[in-house]
Amino acid sequence: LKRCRKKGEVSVTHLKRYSLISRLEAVMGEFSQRGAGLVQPVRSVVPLQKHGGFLGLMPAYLAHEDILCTKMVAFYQREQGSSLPTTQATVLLFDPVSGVVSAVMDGEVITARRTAAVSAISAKLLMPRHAEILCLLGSGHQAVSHYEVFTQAFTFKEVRVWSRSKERAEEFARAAGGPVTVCPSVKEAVEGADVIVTATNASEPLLFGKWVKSGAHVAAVGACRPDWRELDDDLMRDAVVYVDSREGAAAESGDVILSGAEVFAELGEMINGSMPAQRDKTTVFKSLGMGIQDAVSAKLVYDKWKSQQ
Ligand SMILES: NC(=O)c1ccc[n+]([C@@H]2O[C@H](COP(=O)([O-])OP(=O)(O)OC[C@H]3O[C@@H](n4cnc5c(N)ncnc54)[C@H](O)[C@@H]3O)[C@@H](O)[C@H]2O)c1
Ligand SMILES: O=C(O)[C@@H]1CCCCN1
Repeated sequence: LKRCRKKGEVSVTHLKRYSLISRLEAVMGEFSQRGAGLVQPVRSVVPLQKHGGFLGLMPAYLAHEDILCTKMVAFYQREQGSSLPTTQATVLLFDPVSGVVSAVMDGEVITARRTAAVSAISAKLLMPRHAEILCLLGSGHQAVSHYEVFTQAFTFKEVRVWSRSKERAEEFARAAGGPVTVCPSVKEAVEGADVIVTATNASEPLLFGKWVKSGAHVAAVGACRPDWRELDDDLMRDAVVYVDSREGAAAESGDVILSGAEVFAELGEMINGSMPAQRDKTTVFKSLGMGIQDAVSAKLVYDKWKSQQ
């Protein structure tokens, strides 16, 4: 077993953003073609009722690159102020010939980076052409990775953050690599924003369609259970809705299921040209996370690490 060294040490240095974004773009496009070369069942989720948590199992096999991987991820609703992490992931990479585990990797950085990179692909295709204002709702791991990836991939005139904890939002702004405006309310944070990332553990809507500028793009990464929401019905029904996986959204997205919104297309269908990017409309990319994203990310890390041994 090749054990990943200090948490995050290997992944951060090895997930160079451009190779990661291009690999993810390719695999999402391939996924939406539903060819035989890619096997990814919908995530299995084991509810841990009495602990307010879930264990997700995310296997994937990419035949062309011969990548066999599974991520195990424990995720929880935590009380405000809890010091426990809400998401803890471990990634296993296998030798597909022998079935032997090639590497056991900490999944924290892989999860943070690949999620933000996929959101950046949706923004590249769907945000207004002259987007100026980025708004982050949430100040946790996903908000940080989205800030890092989005400010590296795009140029915004203004970046705003809102968190239910003002202190955490201020801490986020202090630690960010550039100027970030801390907003006291979601309404003020999203007003006039061109790109809105919702990265919270909310289970009830916190982003309302009436506040969202026409033509804006919303990358919604939270609310990954069928009864969790971040977005209200108006936004889900008025926007053009894209998802990472139709099956995943139908099984897990409370924003899609409870609003009854129509899913217009998968991100991968836009990437491979089978569905249009309706950039001039208000758009939502509902992201739930996919094992194939972890697989290509883990393989990038492993190959880079191996080349340095
Ligand atoms: N789409 C994906 O691929 C993907 C990947 C990883 C995590 N996630 C999801 O993204 C969300 C954020 O993950 P994270 O790792 O950043 O978590 P985190 O715990 O690091 O941050 C969560 C943020 O949400 C805020 N929050 C918590 N409860 C809230 C509420 N009721 N209302 C408003 N804000 C609230 C917290 O204050 C914090 O700022 C989680 O729901 C997680 O399951 C999605
Ligand atoms: O795809 C992921 O990594 C996350 C795990 C937590 C629940 C939402 N999806």
